[in-house]
Amino acid sequence: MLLDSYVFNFLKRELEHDIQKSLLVFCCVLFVVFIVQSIIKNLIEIAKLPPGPIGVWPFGILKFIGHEKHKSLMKLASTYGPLFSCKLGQQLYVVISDYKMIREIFKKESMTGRPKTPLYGVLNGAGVINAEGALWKSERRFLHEKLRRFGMTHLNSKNNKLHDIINNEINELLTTLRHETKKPIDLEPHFAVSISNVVCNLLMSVRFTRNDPKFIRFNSMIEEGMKLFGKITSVDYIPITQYFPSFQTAKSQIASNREEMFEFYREVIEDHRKTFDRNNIRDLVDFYLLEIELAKENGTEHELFNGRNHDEQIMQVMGDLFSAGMETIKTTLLWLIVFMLRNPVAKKQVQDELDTVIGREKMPKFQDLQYLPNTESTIYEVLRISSIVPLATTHSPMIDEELNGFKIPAGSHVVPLINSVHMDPNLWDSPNDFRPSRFINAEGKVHKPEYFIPFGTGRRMCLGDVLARMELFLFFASIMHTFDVCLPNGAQEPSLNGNPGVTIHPDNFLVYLKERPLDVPIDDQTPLRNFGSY
Ligand code: HEM
Repeated sequence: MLLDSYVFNFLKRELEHDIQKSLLVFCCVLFVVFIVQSIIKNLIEIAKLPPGPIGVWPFGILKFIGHEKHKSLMKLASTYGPLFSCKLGQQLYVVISDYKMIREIFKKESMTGRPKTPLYGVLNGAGVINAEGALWKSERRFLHEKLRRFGMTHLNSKNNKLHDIINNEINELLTTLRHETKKPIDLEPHFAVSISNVVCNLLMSVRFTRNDPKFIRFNSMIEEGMKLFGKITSVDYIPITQYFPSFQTAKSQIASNREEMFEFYREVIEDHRKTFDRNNIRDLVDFYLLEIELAKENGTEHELFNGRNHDEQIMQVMGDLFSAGMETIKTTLLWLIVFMLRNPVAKKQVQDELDTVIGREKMPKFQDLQYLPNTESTIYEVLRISSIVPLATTHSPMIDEELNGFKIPAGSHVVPLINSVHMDPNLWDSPNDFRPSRFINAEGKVHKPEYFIPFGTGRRMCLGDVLARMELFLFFASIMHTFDVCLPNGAQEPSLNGNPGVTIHPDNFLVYLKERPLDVPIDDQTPLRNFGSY
């Protein structure tokens, strides 16, 4: 009996042990099958992607990218070709440096999506730069149409508001600079206030003086904001960093700066409401207020801006246009000066052309541009060689896309590598040489090849390209016509090093301005409304 129960227990234990063992083996096999299956699935998915460097999990190729992302991606393009993919941390990037492929993919509706980055989270898809879908479409159409009404058009416009705004700011700038000819100066703060005033006037009919504390605070917040956005980008690469205290601090700093800027915009919108007259539209804010009134009258108020809070949307658009329209123009003007200092022959060609075509008794007007191929081509050559926005804005396909037989998965980050297109020796003869004449054809006319894409291409290309062309021409030509911009005695040529930030910015440098005697009275200025003078 005792033996029986011993044998029984022994067999039972053995059986249980066997079952446990088999269960364990079964689980292990299941686990291995699952792993193998997902590896195969991943390999199949990876095989569909454009080729590219492998990287090390979880950092991908982050270590290789470093500070100058545009240059590192260009190096990779020379190894992996004009369409490659790579992982920056956990995020899949698809990088395109062939202009035909860039044009092909960016004309697709599905490519108008924005990556769901931390920045996207903070801005909540409002405004225009970060908006998508129906909101983006209606805002882009609205802004295009309204800016054209102010004269932002290639053609001669009946409305000269934009020209007047730019010319007034140029007059102010030249007047200030005429008092700065005794010693070397830094042009950057002068350009910053003039360019900011163009955008601020267009948006909200206000302008700042250079020492206005509001302007100084405004600029420092934008500068700080750009640095903070840079910091929180790491979350996009390595999601776990979102739980790090430094991320939380940066995020709350962005939110509080944004709130402070919105406070300023709110004040402006309220002032506009008090003085609004639909028969006298002064600026973009007025156009928005009219849009809201019309929607109220039509009973479509709740549909406006895709149901978003009206003031929040207007404020974000103001922030978008200010940040997109100020830094880009200021930086390009600085590069133009750098290249003029380094290329006295090109500078003389521009000045001689201005003297011959415009004459010493007049200042350049936008209508003169068509007769100034040297000046125009110099601006294009600087836009090409300095590619100040080398990675454009990142796009993200809303559905899986295909390019050249490769898969571009929904949600991936797609980057058009503008600097690579602009420095491609197969497209440009000696691309490292500064040579404005490459934009002038045999008939002596300016010709822009289709692979010249400083403003991007496709559905989301720059919204302010016409404004940029006007501002760059008028500011550059007026400065060249009024001053000889020289290197201070004993100073070295400014460096061609570009510092990556929102744009590729030149190193700081000083210039010495020699007045070129002009027989021009400073134009009578239309009254300018400084901030706070409502
Ligand atoms: C030298 C001057 C400028 C350059 C080189 C430049 C370049 C660019 C580039 C490369 C893009 C991205 C295009 C893409 O991702 O496909 C862009 C977008 C944009 N730019 Fe500019 N830009 C300049 C001036 C301006 C100005 C003056 C404004 C307006 C005030 C402006 C407003 C915008 C806006 C709103 C977008 C986003 C468009 C969208 O998301 O649909 N830009 N710009």
